[in-house]
Amino acid sequence: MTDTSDADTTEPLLTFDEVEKRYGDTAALDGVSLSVDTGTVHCLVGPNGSGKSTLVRVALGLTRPSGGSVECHGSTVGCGFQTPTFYPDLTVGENLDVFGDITGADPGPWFEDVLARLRLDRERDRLAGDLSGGFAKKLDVALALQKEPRLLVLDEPMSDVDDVSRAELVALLDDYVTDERAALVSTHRLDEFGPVLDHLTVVESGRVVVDERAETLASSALDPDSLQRSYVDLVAGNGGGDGSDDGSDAGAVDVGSSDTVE
Ligand SMILES: Nc1ncnc2c1ncn2[C@@H]1O[C@H](COP(=O)(O)OP(=O)(O)OP(=O)(O)O)[C@@H](O)[C@H]1O
Repeated sequence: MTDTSDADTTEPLLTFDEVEKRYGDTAALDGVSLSVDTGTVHCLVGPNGSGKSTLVRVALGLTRPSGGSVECHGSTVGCGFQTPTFYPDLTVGENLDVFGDITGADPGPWFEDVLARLRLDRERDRLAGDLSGGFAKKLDVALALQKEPRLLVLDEPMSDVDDVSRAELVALLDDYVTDERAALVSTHRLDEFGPVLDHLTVVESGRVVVDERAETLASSALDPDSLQRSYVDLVAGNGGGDGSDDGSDAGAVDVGSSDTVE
């Protein structure tokens, strides 16, 4: 989490400039501009179908935008999607080894601590396909972290995860994001990210309706002291709704030294 006194030393790791993504008549992204800066936990919220997953996929270069530009500034990127993806017929440990080989990750002792904090250290010999939904999600997060990416992109990391582990995930994220790193996290659980939130983007119908750093949130339509409630009120007032998840794939992606999609 950012020390606000360092706010002027941040640099963007990811920028969207007037990004559009159309599926036929549907504008999944409709002129989205934002910047994910170093040292920030950047939360992305919005009702079902508002474009969060599309934004994440475009950010990772998995979906080509219809217009605008996306730049990933010299960052290694780790990502986790709504539906965890790994090899179900391999154990947790084998998955970590295989993904490590694919991405070239060679994590140090810090990663053992990550596994312990996610309580995955005791699951190493378990078949990944036999994991509960919450542990599957946590394995997905671990795989995203394994290469120690500067930019961590997580799509709904809290779904299926129990209360204790959700709190631990938030704490882990807070510890992981340093002045050199950033996290873009799509979530419906704004209340849980509130304590570590540095930047909030709210999307509705593919458009950005709030894009504020935590310290200037009070000037937006949201109440920083009652984030989830005021977010729901905002969205309900605009005719939207909040809800649960659905999803796609997962894993760790190295976007390389610089990735631009235009
Ligand atoms: N591959 C696709 N083909 C057609 N339409 C799509 C496709 N992917 C997304 N959409 C549409 O784009 C819009 C945004 O979808 P997206 O999945 O990005 O929303 P979301 O905010 O992630 O929703 P949720 O919170 O339910 O996961 C929706 O109207 C969706 O139906």
